[in-house]
Amino acid sequence: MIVAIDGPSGTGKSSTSKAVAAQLGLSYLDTGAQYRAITWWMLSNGVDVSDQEAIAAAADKPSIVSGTDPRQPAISADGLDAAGPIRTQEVTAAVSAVSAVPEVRTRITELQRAIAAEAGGGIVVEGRDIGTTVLPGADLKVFLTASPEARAARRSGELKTTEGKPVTDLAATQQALTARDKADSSRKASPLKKAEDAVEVDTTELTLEQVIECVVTLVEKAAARKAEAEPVEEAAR
Ligand SMILES: Nc1ncnc2c1ncn2[C@@H]1O[C@H](COP(=O)(O)OP(=O)(O)OP(=O)(O)O)[C@@H](O)[C@H]1O
Ligand SMILES: Nc1ccn([C@@H]2O[C@H](COP(=O)(O)O)[C@@H](O)[C@H]2O)c(=O)n1
Repeated sequence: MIVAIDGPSGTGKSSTSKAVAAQLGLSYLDTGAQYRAITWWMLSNGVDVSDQEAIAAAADKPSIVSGTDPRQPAISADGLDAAGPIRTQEVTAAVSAVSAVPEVRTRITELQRAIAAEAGGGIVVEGRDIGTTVLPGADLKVFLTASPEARAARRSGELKTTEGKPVTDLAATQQALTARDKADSSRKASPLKKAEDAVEVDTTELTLEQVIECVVTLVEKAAARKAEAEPVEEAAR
C-alpha cells in the first residue's frame, strides 16, 4: 500500500502522514526533511546556495539517511543527526533554491523510490511531487490544501531562528510561506502540483483529528479496492 500525500507548506502533511501511518501500521517518509538535510549539509560545508552549478556539483556528496518509523522519524546527513538543524529559519529560507536544482532532485528521488520499494508493509510518503513524479503509481494520492492565513497561524511560533528563538511574527511567517510555495510551484523540475488523480482535502476548517480521520478512511477504501483488484490481476496472468 503506497500512499502519496502532497500539498503546500503548513497544510498538515507531516502531522497527518505520521498519524495515519502510525494508526495503520505503515512506514512513513518525510521527503521535505531530505531536501532540508541536503540543504543543511550544503550550508554547513561552504556550498554557495545561490549558485546552481555549485549546488549541482555537491548534490551527490552527502549521505542522507531517513528513518521510516512514524513514531520516531529520523534524518541524518553524513552521519550527523539533522532533525534539529533542518528546522531553522536559515535552512527554510534556502531549501527551495536547493530543491529546484535537477541534480539534487534526481539524487533525492532515487533515494525516495528505494525507500518506498523496501517498505514491505506499505508506506505513507509526503512531499510536493510524490503523486506526480516520485511514485505516480501510488495506490492513493491525497493533496492537502488550506488558506494562507490558516497555514501561517499554524506555523507561527513553531519555527526557530538560528539562535533557537521562536518566530512569532504572523505576517512575516505568511509571507515566507507564500514565497516558498511560489518558488516550489514555479520551478521547472518536478514542481509542487496536484496529481490529476489525487483527492483534494481542504483542511482550513478542519481540526487535525478530522483530517487524520478523513485520510484513514481514504486509505482503507483504497486498500479495499486494491484487495478486490488483485485476485483479478492474478487470474489474468
Ligand atoms: N487541521 C489542522 N488544524 C490545526 N493545526 C494543524 C492542522 N494540521 C496541522 N496543524 C498544525 O500545523 C502545523 C504544520 O503542520 P505540518 O508540519 O504537519 O504541515 P506540513 O504541510 O507538513 O508543513 P511543511 O510542508 O511546511 O513541512 C503543525 O504545528 C501542526 O500541528
Ligand atoms: N517532495 C518534495 C518535498 C519537499 N521539497 C522541498 O523541500 C522544502 C521543505 O519541505 P517541508 O515539507 O519540510 O516544508 C519545500 O519547500 C520544497 O522546496 C520538494 O521540493 N519536494
